Amino acid sequence: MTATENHPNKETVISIRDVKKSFGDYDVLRGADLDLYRGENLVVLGRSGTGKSVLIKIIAGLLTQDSGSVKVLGQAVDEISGKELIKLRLRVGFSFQNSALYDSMTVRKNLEFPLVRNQKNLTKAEINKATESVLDAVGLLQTINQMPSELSGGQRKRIGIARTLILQPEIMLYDEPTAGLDPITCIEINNLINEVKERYKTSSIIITHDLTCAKHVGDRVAMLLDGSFERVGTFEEVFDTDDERVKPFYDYNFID
Ligand SMILES: Nc1ncnc2c1ncn2[C@@H]1O[C@H](COP(=O)(O)OP(=O)(O)OP(=O)(O)O)[C@@H](O)[C@H]1O
Repeated sequence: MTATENHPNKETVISIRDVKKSFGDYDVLRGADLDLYRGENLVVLGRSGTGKSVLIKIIAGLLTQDSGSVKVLGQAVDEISGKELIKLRLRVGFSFQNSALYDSMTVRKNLEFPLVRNQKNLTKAEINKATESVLDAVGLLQTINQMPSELSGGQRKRIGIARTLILQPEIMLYDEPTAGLDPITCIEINNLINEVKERYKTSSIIITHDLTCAKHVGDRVAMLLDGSFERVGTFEEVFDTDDERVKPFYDYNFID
């Protein structure tokens, strides 16, 4: 059960090798290795402050590692810049924890915004079609003319995911998609993450503390422990251990 086992039939879309990242004296990532395969949902677990967000920011090119390599869709993220990095970022959708919607814009305008900014030659009809299609995919077509303040937390999450999907990314990075939601809304978001994978054929990394989410959406689970991915495999494989750094996660979520 390693982070980078060879799977001859699987295409690697993100490859992380021996990545190190420190802030001052704090060594956050200490030689992290991980692969994301095409078409899979990979859940990343780990205690608060272990570097999960740092890792996805490095993948998205928002932070740079101190050493090691990060390849996304075959490109070394820290070796490209300018237009190439912008192009690559369009192929990687980043669904932020707080949904990051523009409060002064309707749902329609929120969705149109990334599309119009990144694809200059679209007609009004094409923009409308893309907006309506992605809203339909997240089950919220009826909210198209509403303001974000009129939506529930779960609906805002869905719109945030729709806004990321509208650019049709090949890879989705979800940062704590179910944080702060009630259990039933969590289940709906988990179902949506699985539906997105089927409908848009995305490959995804999902950062979460929610083990029900991990179990429901994760084809594989990777646990970040002391700066590296020591446990990677199916949900059952990862938690089949007496490791005291791992067991409490499971016990807290499933045993009262
Ligand atoms: N830009 C930065 N400058 C300095 N320190 C940072 C920076 N970004 C992250 N850190 C530190 O790196 C560590 C890892 O942070 P990170 O946000 O990746 O944790 P996390 O695993 O995502 O935690 P959580 O589950 O609570 O979201 C933390 O100690 C944080 O303070």
